[in-house]
Amino acid sequence: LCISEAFPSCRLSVLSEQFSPNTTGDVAAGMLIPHTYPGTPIHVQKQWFKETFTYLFAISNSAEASEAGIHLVSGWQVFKTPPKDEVPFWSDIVLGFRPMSAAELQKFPQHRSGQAFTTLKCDCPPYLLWLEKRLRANGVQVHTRKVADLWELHREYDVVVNCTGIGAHQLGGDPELLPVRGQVLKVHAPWVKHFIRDGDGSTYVYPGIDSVTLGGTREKGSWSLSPDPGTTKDIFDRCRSLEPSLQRAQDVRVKVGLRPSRSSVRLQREVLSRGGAKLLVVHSYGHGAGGFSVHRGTAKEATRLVGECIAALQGSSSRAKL
Ligand SMILES: Cc1cc2nc3c(=O)[nH]c(=O)nc-3n(C[C@H](O)[C@H](O)[C@H](O)COP(=O)(O)OP(=O)(O)OC[C@H]3O[C@@H](n4cnc5c(N)ncnc54)[C@H](O)[C@@H]3O)c2cc1C
Ligand SMILES: O=C([O-])CC(=O)C(=O)O
Repeated sequence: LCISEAFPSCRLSVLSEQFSPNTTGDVAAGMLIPHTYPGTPIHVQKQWFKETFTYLFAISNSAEASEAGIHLVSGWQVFKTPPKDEVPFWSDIVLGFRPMSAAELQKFPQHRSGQAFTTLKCDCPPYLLWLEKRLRANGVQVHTRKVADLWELHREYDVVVNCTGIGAHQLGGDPELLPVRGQVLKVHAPWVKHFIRDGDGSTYVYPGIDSVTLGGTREKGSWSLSPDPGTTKDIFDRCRSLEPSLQRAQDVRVKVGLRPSRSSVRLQREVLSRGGAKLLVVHSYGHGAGGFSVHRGTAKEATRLVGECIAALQGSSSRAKL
């Protein structure tokens, strides 16, 4: 979408093996709470988060908010052991960040400290559908297609943006990219209005517009997309210990997704060449556990790299297919 906005005269197509509701993004809670990428400078991560927050805050404050599934949500991140970084790098981007009061902490007898703040949440299937609708409105072609090798696209396109999530493991042969399996439950509990996240990242309760996401698990290296019934019970028990009223939750649906994990998001240009022919590629994958939190910021960087590719093509003698 960002590319179609920046380069309206380019012919753009989205090729994807799966669309909503069958992507990793559809499993996610879609909370804007950044995860740290150890291989990326903090000021860059902060910029990505800030751009994303600003973009979604404007949507949440418009008539589009309910169709786009974007809303503000307030709550708490609680700690059994106080974190090293009491004031995280994103504290001045979310709204009203402050230490929890003693009265608030009474709700969490097993926790010693906490942070209260208001952030944004993307309700994932509606948000992905809203983005797709805007893509189509910008004249972008959308096709269901599995790409076996990026090179197969070289006759049809000048520039390929590889944003295939965990699919990039096979497509780009990137050994640094690993799945981190996550199982969550989506339940009906409309009385839950505040988010709760255990600061160690193990357990969370994230209320959305139509359902509450309960999590979670982080299983490094697991490729299994099958729900595990023992894990479902464990997640439910852990979430109930944070929010006892979940005992009455109904309509439990189990979802599993593979976080595309890497030490840093791969945002990089690459030129593939075979027998004198060339294909310009922009990689944008490896968003791990925090893809929603930084998606607009990393999309803007990918768009800048596409702009460099277009400039290179315009400077070369090859006949562009733009
Ligand atoms: C349980 C769980 C909870 C999460 N919660 C949050 C959260 O609260 N906040 C947050 O910020 N992030 C969260 N995330 C992380 C977030 O979901 C990911 O970072 C994000 O979905 C990555 O987006 P993506 O578009 O790169 O990959 P995906 O969502 O996996 O999309 C990749 C697309 O590429 C397509 N594709 C792949 N290979 C090919 C191929 N060879 N040919 C054609 N198409 C292909 C796929 O079909 C898919 O459509 C969570 C993830 C999980 C699993
Ligand atoms: O950790 C969280 O708060 C939710 C999340 O992003 C994940 O499970 O990947």
